Amino acid sequence: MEDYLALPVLIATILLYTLYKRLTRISIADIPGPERHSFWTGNWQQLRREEVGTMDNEWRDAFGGIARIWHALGRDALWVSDPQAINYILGKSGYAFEKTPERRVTALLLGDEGIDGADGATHRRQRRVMEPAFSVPVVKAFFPTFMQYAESLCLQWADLIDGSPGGSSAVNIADDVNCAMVDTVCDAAFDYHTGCLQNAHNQLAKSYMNLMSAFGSRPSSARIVFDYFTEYLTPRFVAALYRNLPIRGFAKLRHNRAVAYTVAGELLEQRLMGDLPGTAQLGLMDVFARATVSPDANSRMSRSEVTSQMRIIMFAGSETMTNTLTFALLELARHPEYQHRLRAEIRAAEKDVRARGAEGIALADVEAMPFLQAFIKEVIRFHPVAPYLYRRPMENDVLPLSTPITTRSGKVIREVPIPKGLRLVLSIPRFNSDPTIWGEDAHVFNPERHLKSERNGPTGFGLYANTMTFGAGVRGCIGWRFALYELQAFLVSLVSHFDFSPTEDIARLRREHAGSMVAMLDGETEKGAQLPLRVSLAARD
Ligand code: HEM
Repeated sequence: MEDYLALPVLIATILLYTLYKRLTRISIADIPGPERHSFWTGNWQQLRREEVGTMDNEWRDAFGGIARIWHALGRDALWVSDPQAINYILGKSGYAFEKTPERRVTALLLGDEGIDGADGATHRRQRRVMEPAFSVPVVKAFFPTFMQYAESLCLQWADLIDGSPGGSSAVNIADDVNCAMVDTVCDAAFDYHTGCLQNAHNQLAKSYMNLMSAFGSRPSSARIVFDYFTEYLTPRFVAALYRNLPIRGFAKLRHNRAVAYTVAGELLEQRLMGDLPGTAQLGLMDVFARATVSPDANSRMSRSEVTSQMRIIMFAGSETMTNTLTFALLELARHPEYQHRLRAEIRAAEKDVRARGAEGIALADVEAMPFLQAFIKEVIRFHPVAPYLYRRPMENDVLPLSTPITTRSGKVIREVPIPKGLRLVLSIPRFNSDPTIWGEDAHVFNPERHLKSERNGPTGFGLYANTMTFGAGVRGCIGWRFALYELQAFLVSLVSHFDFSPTEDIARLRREHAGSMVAMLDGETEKGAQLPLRVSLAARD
């Protein structure tokens, strides 16, 4: 071929190939969905700015369990709440659906080489190494530590109340709960004492306070548009760029990264200097230390992988727990009837503990409290603090639906073909309140539903209580049991000591989507998490 023809032929080939891909690409244009809100930010801004659940309810009522929505710059995406479809994506497809590039940026920002951002074989290896440290016996053994920090929080609030008129005090419980959760995860997982509750100004603890609200809340339109290009610029490049931006939220993230790696590195070195134990019931630091020196490539982790895991666990174990416990206390304040019932159950257990001469409430006691268990299940269902999970199929795929939908062209379909790379937004609040699973009162907070023996609909979804709050499948939450035991300990201690009631400000409470779901006050979202409750001493027998 003549040289001068080479360029036009190349361009024509690229154009033809692009046209071919476009024409043969599976289209979701026939799936009903909302109008595009703006060309620049699609429906993304709505989803991020409205209170969690608002758009989900609107779209579910208008379009059913799936809807075609718009990402930035005219790119389409699928919003999914249909139970079978979500179960297929998270629970049944192994690694066939990867995290979206934008979601991977968040994972890199919070944990570099850690498990949250790892994929495929790397994820499988990391998960295999870490899983033994989250097994039932290991996590059960943390219960006394959970109780100890719950009691520290109680002492803190008892001091506050002691000095206040009328025997009660309005407390922004979100801040203190955040401190307690950082303290607890650092001690239980890494034997590291931050002393946050005692106001020790520990740099590590301070760096985790309100971290997600600082950089994940209310992204600007420019950021949503910029996120669009992550796919082309690569998540690593975008994460590095964000990390260095002179913006308050990202500066906090940078500080957190520096402090967390310093502490994690020191803890790992200390652990490596001691004797490494055998294989019986290893704690997380033992597992990590052994992994760095393992001769077997399948069970080895580099030091930077290990310190990344430590950082992501400190984050995941404090951010999600802070928000979940905060919403649990909100529901107790809103429903005095549930609070009294829970306290009555706790008093009965305390009486039993005294009668048998035991030192305090043990795990077996809390496991035998039916209303406590039902209340926790309802909090987990009603307040999924990781409200949206973002995925995309690595190949063309077909989503099964529990409930058929009617397409724009009038066809009734039970399966939705989706193209490789399509962005999927999985709506956990809407999954958790699907009437086909939970009945017509799914939108009401009601722990009683978990005490009934009969079920409204299909069961067996997710890791816990038929919900998707902890995700499912190969990437489901590794810390879900840790979370539940910790919640049990804190709820029992706090409700035993205190009575919670709403303050006037609760009328302004919003469930804000800051990456995780955070309690904030309307008009004061720049202050981060807030839950002002009135706290007084609970009556004793
Ligand atoms: C109520 C509390 C919690 C909730 C609702 C929660 C929720 C979740 C969800 C939904 C995922 C999957 C994210 C995705 O697929 O995109 C996840 C992953 C993870 N969670 Fe949790 N979590 C909680 C507590 C914890 C705790 C206490 C820890 C550790 C101590 C923890 C550590 C992790 C880690 C390391 C991952 C990544 C797992 C992987 O990619 O294989 N979480 N969590």
